[in-house]
Amino acid sequence: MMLRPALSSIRSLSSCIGNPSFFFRQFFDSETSTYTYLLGDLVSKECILIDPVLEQVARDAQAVQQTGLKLKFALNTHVHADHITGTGLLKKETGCKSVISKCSGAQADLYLEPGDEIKFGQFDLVARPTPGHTNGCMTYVLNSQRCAFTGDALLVRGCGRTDFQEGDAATLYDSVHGEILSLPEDFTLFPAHDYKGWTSTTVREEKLYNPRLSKTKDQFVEIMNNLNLAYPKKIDLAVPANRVCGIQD
Ligand SMILES: N[C@@H](CCC(=O)N[C@@H](CSS)C(=O)NCC(=O)O)C(=O)O
Ligand SMILES: [Fe+2]
Repeated sequence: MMLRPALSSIRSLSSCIGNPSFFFRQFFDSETSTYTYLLGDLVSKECILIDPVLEQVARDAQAVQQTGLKLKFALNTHVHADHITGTGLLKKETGCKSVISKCSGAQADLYLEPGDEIKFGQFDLVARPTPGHTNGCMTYVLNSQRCAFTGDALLVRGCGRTDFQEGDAATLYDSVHGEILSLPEDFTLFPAHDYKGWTSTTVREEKLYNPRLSKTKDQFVEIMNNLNLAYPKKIDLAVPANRVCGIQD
């Protein structure tokens, strides 16, 4: 039987991440197996969303409102191929600003370059470029809470495919080893998707157990070139829409 987190499995790591001012929720969209993350500062009330899904904007906006937070930024880790981002609609509904890497070529209010910081209250995410799944993939590192949001560059016991958009397996291997698995081993890693029931992992676990990335670069390229995955169902709709930050009207 395929294990999937239920829609109701909204996770709070506030207690184990330590700082009582840090608000954290992980949401799951069961149709596309996409994780969206809400991160907030309970003192300043500023919050951000990472990888919102269009069909879940009402859920995300309600969570922001219920917690008394104010949405500052809606970020994407990359131009998604499997779903339309919620950033366009969230901008309209909440007045937040959309954010994506400059290198993605997509439209947004703010463009990130390597090393740029996204601040919400006392917290800041650092953007690390992790191309290979797409050219514009960014991993967002929250050093104070010892965690990172890896988009599709690194999935739990897997990684993003490299057979469309600007995919390149050798580039992805270098990105993940250079920018993610080089983080301290206890860092928690949160992916943009999961298809097997995982919710998060750690640098240490992926170095030990990732069946693709624990191999040599040549072995990794061979594995990635033979995945033979089905094309994402919504790709022809999603990629053009996400290049303009989702739905605008
Ligand atoms: N069946 C889904 C698409 C599944 C898929 O291709 N996922 C991507 C991430 S979304 S771009 C991926 O990289 N998967 C890696 C893997 O090993 O599964 C659909 O039709 O949308
Ligand atoms: Fe993707």
